[in-house]
Amino acid sequence: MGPNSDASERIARIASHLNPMEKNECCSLRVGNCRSKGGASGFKVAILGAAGGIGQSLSMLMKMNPLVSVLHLYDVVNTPGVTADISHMDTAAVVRGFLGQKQLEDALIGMDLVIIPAGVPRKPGMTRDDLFNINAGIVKTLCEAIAKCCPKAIVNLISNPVNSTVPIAAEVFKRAGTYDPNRLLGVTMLDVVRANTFVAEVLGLDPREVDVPVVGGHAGVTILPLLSQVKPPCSFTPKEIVYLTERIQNGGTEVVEAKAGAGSATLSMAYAAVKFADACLRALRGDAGIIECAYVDSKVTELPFFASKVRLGRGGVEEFFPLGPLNDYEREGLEKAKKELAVSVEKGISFARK
Ligand SMILES: NC(=O)c1ccc[n+]([C@@H]2O[C@H](COP(=O)([O-])OP(=O)(O)OC[C@H]3O[C@@H](n4cnc5c(N)ncnc54)[C@H](O)[C@@H]3O)[C@@H](O)[C@H]2O)c1
Ligand SMILES: O=C(O)C[C@H](O)C(=O)O
Repeated sequence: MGPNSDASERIARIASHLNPMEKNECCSLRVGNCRSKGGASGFKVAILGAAGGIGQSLSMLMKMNPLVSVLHLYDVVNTPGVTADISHMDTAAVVRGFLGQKQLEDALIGMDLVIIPAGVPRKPGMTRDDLFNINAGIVKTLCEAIAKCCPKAIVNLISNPVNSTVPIAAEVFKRAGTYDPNRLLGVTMLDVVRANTFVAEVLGLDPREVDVPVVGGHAGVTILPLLSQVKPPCSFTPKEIVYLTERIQNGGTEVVEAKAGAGSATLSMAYAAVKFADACLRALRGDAGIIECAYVDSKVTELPFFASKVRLGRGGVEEFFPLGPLNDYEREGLEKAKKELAVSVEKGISFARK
């Protein structure tokens, strides 16, 4: 074979993958089979729900992450277009698209990290728990496939209601015999991102300098910002504490109402999800001292799942930090949060055990 036939083979191979829908392949876009662009030493990441409001921005931002070598985009609709679009970005990660249930397992085999933003979002007037009936089943199905195809992957679960979907995922993994509590993380990073932003506004600081621990869960009163532990150390008036706590707890609803029926937070969520996923990948790489808040299987309180600061490492969660000293306002908030969380956790567990 001369150089010309090598070149035409290469061109034919690439061209044959440009429009798989026309060729009735409608599925596994083989764009990823073209030459690796240099990210061979990174991690393999799958996004389930990649064509959605969060999924698209998240996919784009993960394609920009130098720690990612392979990016699998899975959804039940529209992945061919999203994949073709994102695959033109001149960053190292190789992108492959997967469409529909039949391709779910192919999307998951060999993944190091699976991020799940699949499911329906809220409309005005709904609570996150109102999404349970649809999203519980979606999360269950996706986690069954994860247990089968990449049981050692770190899972970042975004789909609401997170307070219940994480317990569902845990039950699915337990039933499959693959449960590693340290590798299942409910993403509450958006609460921290919001808290940092709103606190920085009040203090007149750059939000990047602010660190607010947010514990509990991811819905209403279960979102508990610990304003007494803000870094840099600072103090608030009682009025500021009530304003900030309520704004952080209602941040999601603020966006849902502003979008007026067109969904919930997608852009800030994609930002938060990437911030969290990047922390998980740096921890997987072996970087030290990575501490984030996440909703996890936990012994920090008497509840089986709770969001708090955790240290991430190669095995996922490697250390749980205690809540630290709370003031009266926070102690009262914690009791309210635990009461509601207990119900949401139980709801998830009993759904999965049915
Ligand atoms: N954890 C958080 O902080 C947080 C923040 C924002 C939104 N959310 C939640 O994330 C979820 C997604 O929000 P969105 O705005 O991206 O919604 P969206 O409707 O824009 O996108 C959801 C995507 O999931 C896909 N999907 C549905 N069923 C699927 C299945 N079985 N397998 C794979 N994909 C499937 C849809 O096709 C769609 O593309 C919602 O449940 C929302 O409440 C969580
Ligand atoms: O509020 C929602 O329904 C979406 C998400 O949980 C959020 O906090 O923005």
